[in-house]
Amino acid sequence: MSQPTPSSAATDTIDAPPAIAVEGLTKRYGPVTAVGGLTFSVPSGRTVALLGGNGAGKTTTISMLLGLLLPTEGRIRALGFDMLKERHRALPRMNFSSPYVDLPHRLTVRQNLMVYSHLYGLRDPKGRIRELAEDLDIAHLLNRPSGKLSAGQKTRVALAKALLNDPALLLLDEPTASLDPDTGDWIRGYLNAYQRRTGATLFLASHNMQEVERLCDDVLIMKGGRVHDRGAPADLLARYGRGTLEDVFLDIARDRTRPLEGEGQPRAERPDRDPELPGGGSGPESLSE
Ligand SMILES: Nc1ncnc2c1ncn2[C@@H]1O[C@H](COP(=O)(O)OP(=O)(O)OP(=O)(O)O)[C@@H](O)[C@H]1O
Repeated sequence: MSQPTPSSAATDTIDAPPAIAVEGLTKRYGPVTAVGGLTFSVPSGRTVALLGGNGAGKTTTISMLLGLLLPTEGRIRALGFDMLKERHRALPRMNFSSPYVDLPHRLTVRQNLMVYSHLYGLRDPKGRIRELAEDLDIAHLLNRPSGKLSAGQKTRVALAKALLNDPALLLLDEPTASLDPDTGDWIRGYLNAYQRRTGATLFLASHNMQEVERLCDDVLIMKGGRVHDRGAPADLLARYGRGTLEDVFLDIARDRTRPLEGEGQPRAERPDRDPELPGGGSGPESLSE
């Protein structure tokens, strides 16, 4: 497997609109509020994680960002385009990978990648597939039916599919789920190099805290369908007085209100730190443009 070569050519994102801008995003299923009034933005060229326990609303949020689910309320702009009115302008420059979404089982890996190449209107589908197959070490899988792959192989094929169109905005759901530690580490390196080479924005839902610490500039933590906290990994560690993001995550998941260093007051009791209030979070600037 070969890593993409870093280049500074595509990293000038200063004038670009936010890659994602979400305002009051809500999804209700009858009495269940899966996502309740999310507001955040992700500057272009950043790698941002969406964390949260099971049922926090991550998949629902990503599905709405992709236009697969219609929000009950709220607005989404992706790459500067309104996802309700101008989805067709954003989607060709976006892509998505999830180990939980299967490609059609009977088609071979090559056939599946060809179908997606045509959907994205690639000029040289065979060349692009060859390149990605070599990069992601899936050349030996190209003629196999997609339904007969191991979980780790499916994850690599899904990533190849997600990179076919060189997306400017790549949404990833658990990008290294089911991968052995060596391959998982390699994929993280690959994604990092891809981001630096192309200046793309990566937005990933993950339960792997080490992955998030290694890859992400910013972290958005969801709980109960809302943004509970946000900030750069180092800022979150400092704020919660913890050594790992996993411990921060557990504090939030288990409603532990740790005293802030030198302030002697539990975080949850400090009204000036309420992340739900506009400008009240301790690090929303890091996610806003
Ligand atoms: N189609 C649906 N109908 C009713 N409730 C739903 C539906 N889809 C999701 N939900 C509910 O919305 C909430 C958020 O679900 P979601 O799948 O977005 O969570 P998640 O953060 O991705 O969880 P996980 O980490 O377990 O994948 C959950 O309570 C879930 O049961």
